[in-house]
Amino acid sequence: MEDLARTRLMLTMESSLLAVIACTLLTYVWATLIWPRKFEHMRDDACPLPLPPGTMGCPFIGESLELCRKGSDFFSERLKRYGPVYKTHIFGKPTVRVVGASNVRPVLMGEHHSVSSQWPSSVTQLVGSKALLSLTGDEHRVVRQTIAAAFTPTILATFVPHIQEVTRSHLKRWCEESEGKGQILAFPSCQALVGDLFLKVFLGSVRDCSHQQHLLSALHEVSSNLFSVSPCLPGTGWWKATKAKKILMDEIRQKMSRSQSETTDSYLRILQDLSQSECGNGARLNHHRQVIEDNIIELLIASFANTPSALCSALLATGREAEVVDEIEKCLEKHGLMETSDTGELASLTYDLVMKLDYVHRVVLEVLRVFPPAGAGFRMVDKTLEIGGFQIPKGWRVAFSIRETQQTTKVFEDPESFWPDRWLKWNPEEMEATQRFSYLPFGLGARSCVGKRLANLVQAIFLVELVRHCRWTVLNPRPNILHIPSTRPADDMPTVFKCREHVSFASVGHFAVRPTWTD
Ligand code: HEM
Repeated sequence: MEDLARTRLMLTMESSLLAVIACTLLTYVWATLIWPRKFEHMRDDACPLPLPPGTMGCPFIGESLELCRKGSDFFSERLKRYGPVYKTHIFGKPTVRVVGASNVRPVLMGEHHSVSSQWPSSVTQLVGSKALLSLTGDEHRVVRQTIAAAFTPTILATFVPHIQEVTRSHLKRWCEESEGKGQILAFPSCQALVGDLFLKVFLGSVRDCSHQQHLLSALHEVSSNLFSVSPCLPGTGWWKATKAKKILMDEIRQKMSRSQSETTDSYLRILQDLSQSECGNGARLNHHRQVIEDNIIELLIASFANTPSALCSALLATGREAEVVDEIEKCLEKHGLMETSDTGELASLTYDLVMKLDYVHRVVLEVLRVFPPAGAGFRMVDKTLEIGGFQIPKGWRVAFSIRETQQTTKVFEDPESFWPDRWLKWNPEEMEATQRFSYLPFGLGARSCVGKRLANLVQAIFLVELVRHCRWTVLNPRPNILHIPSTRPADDMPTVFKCREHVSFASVGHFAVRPTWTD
């Protein structure tokens, strides 16, 4: 009896072992032979070109885990190994990454015929189906014209006092907190400044500071969980993001239902007006209300995604380069902007004055060249593309690289140096076609950043107010830089701020909200 039981046990163990070996073998064959070949079969036979070089990783997950582990090194390693056009499999899709002006150009110019915008479903669900990021084709064109009409110089000029006031209030807090704590973390502080500012610019004034703090935390929560995976189970990133979005949406709806006078100084009101008018293409807009709601949420999220990185990089670059700060100061002196009143107050800015500060704009361009906040953009291939001697089949994803394109181009002499005066030679908008695609912090073409002018204005005013009011020391001026989801210092950049002698923040009325997520 005992022998029989032992024999049975041995047989069961043997068959389990065999099953494990068979499974391992099958997985191995699948991963090394069937999975990579599957993509060879996806080639478009009508195109004679081969697929780009590269590896597709493991079945289903592709190379996503390696990307999560290595961050931006994942891309630089592959660029070195395979050249400027290579394939990989990330986030559920075969993807080709292209680097360099001539390879990026057909992707950016292909919108509406060979490629279309492609964002993860978590993003499109959070911004809503009528937001620019979710729309394609004609509907995208019509809504984009309306949104773009809100960023004309005349409209931007009306926001200069708000941008100045909010910026000053945060610089004041940074100086006070540095004195109390010895230092502050610059990156989350830039996030709080940008969130506070854009909440004000897009939604208008808020009834009290604690409510603004509540909205800022909600905006941070949505942005941090933008790429999380549904389903909406309590506690997951997606659940937190949808709850936080509701807080922002309730605020937008309440504001939309209030009287005109309460929201005059906001993009919410401007979009409401434009969506009714001819010049904003209002007559052709369907679902006006939803267009406004979705696009205000989207503008908030898009501005919060990249602008803090641009401000923090400006702090880092100028913190390293004392001569650049001196040059900014000279430029401000030339325009009478360093003069203080008897009480230490500095003059208010106007749009026209800011536009005259050429050196400041060159610093802004150079910050975005050396530290582009967004590393790449993504598109879905609708018609097989031929790029760099390879084919990218219909149905695949194509990622155009911003960071490596800017880093590897031969257009910029001595690319490693932070040298704002290189921009004396060019205005990016007037660069020749072959050079223009070497500099794309805001993308280019039909999908380029619609908030570019506002972002540039905010960056310029930030630099002006920073240099006029503060002295600052970045404690670790060579931090490790992370690039995903946007460029930021790994240590959040501890920095000490001091108010300049004989300068006063006394008239600042706005209360600067804090980055509660660092507490
Ligand atoms: C320095 C700050 C910013 C940078 C570097 C930046 C960069 C970008 C980039 C690279 C794209 C994608 C282009 C593409 O996929 O081809 C984009 C799109 C977009 N950005 Fe920005 N952005 C910034 C600030 C802003 C601000 C302040 C706003 C809002 C006012 C904004 C609103 C948008 C929107 C709505 C889109 C989608 C456009 C479309 O699909 O038609 N961005 N941005």
